[in-house]
Amino acid sequence: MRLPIIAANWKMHKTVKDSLQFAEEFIEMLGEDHKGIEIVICPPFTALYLLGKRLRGTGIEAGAQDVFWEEWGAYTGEVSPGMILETGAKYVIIGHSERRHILGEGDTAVNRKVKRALASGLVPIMCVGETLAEREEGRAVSVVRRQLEEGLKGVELLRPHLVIAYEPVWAIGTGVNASPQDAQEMSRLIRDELGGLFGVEVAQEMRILYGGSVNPGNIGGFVAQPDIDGALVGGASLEARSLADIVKQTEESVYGS
Ligand SMILES: O=C(CO)COP(=O)(O)O
Repeated sequence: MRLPIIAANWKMHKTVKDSLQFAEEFIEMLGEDHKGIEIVICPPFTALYLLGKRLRGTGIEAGAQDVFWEEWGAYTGEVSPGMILETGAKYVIIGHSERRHILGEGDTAVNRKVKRALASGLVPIMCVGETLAEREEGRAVSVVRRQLEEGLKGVELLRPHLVIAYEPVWAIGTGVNASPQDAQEMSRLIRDELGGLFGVEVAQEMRILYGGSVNPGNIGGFVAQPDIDGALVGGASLEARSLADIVKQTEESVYGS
């Protein structure tokens, strides 16, 4: 069975102080009993080191929101895989739609980042997803397929050390989530595609997350789907209570209450 993941993407929210305060509240609310769910918190880079340090030993992982594809050099503003690993972070989000659409990151950059992250021992959470226009033009499937094929070109994977997040752009931060059925349909297609790239056995073990207006009220419907193994949560991960409730609802939906 695939271990579900609830990953918090804080985007450009929370100072170091806010992040540490969140950690105190969240750890207390969660208690010891969350062994059946992997929890990952991805704060801004400035908070990654101290938050990662605070989370050590709690079973909660830290992750970065982006990474560069070189280890050292004249790349002003960029952060390398080794620098991220040094903070104790295990995961890195790559190719989030905000980076693709606001910062112009393309499939080639995503591919370089995924390869370098994997080679360094970070676990990429690679994001894919169509815009509203692409969906309305009936191109959702072909767009997601292209993002997977281009983003994973030349990637060799013998073990399932890669997570895919399906985040339809129209569902991000809008309060309009995809239906669990539609998200399942796309996740199934993603798993089939991964099977073609890495073999069915590896694809069966890979985690596929849904992202886009996830909250404590709708998470249960997503993780009940056979090919959805958790969520990448934006807005609803900013309050400790709300993230703890999402974890609890995931446990109940996956393991029964
Ligand atoms: O982009 C997202 C997570 O990466 C989703 O954001 P929201 O949960 O705020 O819609």
